[in-house]
Amino acid sequence: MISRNTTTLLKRLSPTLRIAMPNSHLYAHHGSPFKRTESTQSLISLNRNPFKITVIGSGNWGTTIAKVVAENTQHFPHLFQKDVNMWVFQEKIDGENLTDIINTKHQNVKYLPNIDLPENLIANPDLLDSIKGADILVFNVPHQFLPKIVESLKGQVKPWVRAISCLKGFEVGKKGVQLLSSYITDELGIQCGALSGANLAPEVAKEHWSETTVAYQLPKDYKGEGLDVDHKVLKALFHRPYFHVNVIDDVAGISIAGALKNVVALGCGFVEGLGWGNNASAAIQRIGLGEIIKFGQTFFPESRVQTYYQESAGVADLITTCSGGRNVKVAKHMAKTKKNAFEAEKELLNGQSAQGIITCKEVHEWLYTCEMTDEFPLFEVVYQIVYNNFPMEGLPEMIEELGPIEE
Ligand SMILES: NC(=O)c1ccc[n+]([C@@H]2O[C@H](COP(=O)([O-])OP(=O)(O)OC[C@H]3O[C@@H](n4cnc5c(N)ncnc54)[C@H](O)[C@@H]3O)[C@@H](O)[C@H]2O)c1
Ligand SMILES: O=P(O)(O)OC[C@H](O)CO
Repeated sequence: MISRNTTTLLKRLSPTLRIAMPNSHLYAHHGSPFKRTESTQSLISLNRNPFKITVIGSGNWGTTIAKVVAENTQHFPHLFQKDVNMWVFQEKIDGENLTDIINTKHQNVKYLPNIDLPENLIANPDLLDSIKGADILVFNVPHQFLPKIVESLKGQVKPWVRAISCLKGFEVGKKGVQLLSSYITDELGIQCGALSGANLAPEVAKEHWSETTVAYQLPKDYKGEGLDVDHKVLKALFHRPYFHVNVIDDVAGISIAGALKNVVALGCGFVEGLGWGNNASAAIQRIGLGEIIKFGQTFFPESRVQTYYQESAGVADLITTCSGGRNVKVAKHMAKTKKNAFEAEKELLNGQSAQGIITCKEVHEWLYTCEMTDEFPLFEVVYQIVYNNFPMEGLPEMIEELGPIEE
């Protein structure tokens, strides 16, 4: 039996689906067949000037998210100022500034080639100039570069500015292991949420459907609906017909999942590169998921276990990363060529970053400090392979030896 609602939906969608399904970008702008919830965007009315957005970062994901945001600022002029600044770490491409290429050709030819960017996305090489007047900062750089960026921004950001971190990683330092959103909050004194999900940038950039999770907690100085950033505003900012956003509160859960899946992906790449096949990869993902949840429960008890399986950030991100992400590619290359992680990253990624390489070290250092490396055998063996030439073939024994995950 098909309900009346389903029949109506099928009637409405069938012409679109028949014509457009093989090439999703064709229907992406004509209403979404994948809508989960009613749109709330048009219901929001602001009692203030539209929000001004700056994206800090212009790599593979940085540029993709900037594209998403710039499309939405065009779409919701009552909510957002149309022009979106994107801070670019300047470099020359065949003698020309990357920013000039982006602003004239409207493509990021190095980090997101062959993808047209909206003309209201403005590349800016000057970090402080790029954030002038911004109400919302979207951080999106490989996380090893964040401390320097944050250092340059210190004292330059007004306390009412809000931020979202799209980074996947941790900050390990004097304060122990920190979420990057908390690090941004602590260093800059601004409220910061996170965006994380099963999101391989090249697929999102081509407007192939995917889901993501945004997590944000209202700050103590929240000014109220229509005056400040909240879940509805964030949904309007990031949701696209091809990029479905669910907004929740669990910043820790989505951030932990996003950071640690990169370490698990290296493990998958090793066993795949050794030619061990799908069963071995599935085993790594199973063990990895257990360690991710245990890490969250141990060090960030405020994170919710449900987030890992209910949200795109979690199991779904683990699956997509372990299927086609950069970390898995780098690790496979290491297994096949016997190159080290940094050589493999350089050879394969043309300036992009496989964040698992740094994250596994940070996680090891933290677990070592806590005398808990044995309790996270997969994370530990990945670290030992990357940094101490531990033989990949010994991975199953090492996991076994260090012991099963406690309940
Ligand atoms: N690419 C993806 O598919 C994807 C998807 C989801 C999340 N992420 C996460 O998003 C974050 C950003 O990743 P990305 O893919 O945009 O970056 P990337 O891996 O493409 O890295 C390249 C970027 O790093 C910049 N860079 C190089 N040296 C720098 C320096 N010294 N200082 C500042 N910037 C410098 C380059 O200019 C370029 O913008 C990472 O945490 C990543 O894990 C990536
Ligand atoms: O290509 P990776 O391995 O950095 O993964 C990209 C995204 O995080 C997948 O969601």
